[in-house]
Amino acid sequence: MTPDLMEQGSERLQHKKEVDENKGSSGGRNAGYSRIHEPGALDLAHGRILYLEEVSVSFDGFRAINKLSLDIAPGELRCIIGPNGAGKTTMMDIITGKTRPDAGQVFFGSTIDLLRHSEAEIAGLGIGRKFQKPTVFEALTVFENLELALKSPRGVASALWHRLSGVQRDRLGEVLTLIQLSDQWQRPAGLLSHGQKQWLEIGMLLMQEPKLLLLDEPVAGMTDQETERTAELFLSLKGKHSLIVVEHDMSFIARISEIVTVLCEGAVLAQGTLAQVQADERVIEVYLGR
Ligand SMILES: Nc1ncnc2c1ncn2[C@@H]1O[C@H](COP(=O)(O)OP(=O)(O)OP(=O)(O)O)[C@@H](O)[C@H]1O
Repeated sequence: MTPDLMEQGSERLQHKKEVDENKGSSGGRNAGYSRIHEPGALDLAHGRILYLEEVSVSFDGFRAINKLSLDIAPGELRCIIGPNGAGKTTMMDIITGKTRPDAGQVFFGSTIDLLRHSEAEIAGLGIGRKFQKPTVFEALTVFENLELALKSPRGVASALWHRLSGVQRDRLGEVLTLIQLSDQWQRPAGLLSHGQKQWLEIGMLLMQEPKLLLLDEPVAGMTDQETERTAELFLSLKGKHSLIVVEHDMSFIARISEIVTVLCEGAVLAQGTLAQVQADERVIEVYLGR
């Protein structure tokens, strides 16, 4: 876990301690209300940034997600693999509010019930999603793309470097460095390579300082060198952000993974290190042995 998330966690623990102390002196009801007064706060005290419990969804009678349970720790980089149709995209659709499950629970931290929020609200809560195809504004420069992604609403006329606040300028510079596009900031995005466009889109998500990032097949179509750079990027994001990466590229998974979850028929088939899941007969049968 990174200092950022650890700090949040320790703040929450301190808060919990205060609440518990209150409980002792003035009764549990006040303590309970103090949580209700913080509807948007991300409570990491239980060591989970995201959890899905027994989630199911059917499309026309076909169960795409079947009692799926999953826990993601703060700062974790989780890889999700599985055969086509396993439900990986549908799982991400559920987390981001695009698809509503028929049953189950989806919580962000311990207290934010994502099923009570719209897709836009979930993005605003700090869950960013990157779809497989890059969707950057090709006619705009790298800089303008990142600037557009800033949280605060800004008029088109004020889209100049010097008008950005110091904090925003620092963040933009930091993100440009992270995505290795510092020397490309004036280039129209349309002239970037496929890999660079993917990094720019990840950079646009990072401008919004997401707590959790969902990345769908981020290295599909990349060269080996771009794939390696993407691995370095994800490893550098880990800890500061939590990441869920869906990928079929096993060498990429080998490079970045700690825990790998194998989805099959809408549920977790196996979970562990890559070596552990690769040795699992069931995983070999449905996925790796293809
Ligand atoms: N809106 C929908 N309506 C009907 N069926 C759907 C819908 N969305 C997904 N499905 C079905 O649900 C199953 C899971 O699909 P999903 O796209 O989540 O799998 P996936 O693991 O992401 O596959 P891939 O690796 O090919 O992207 C598939 O059989 C798919 O056809």
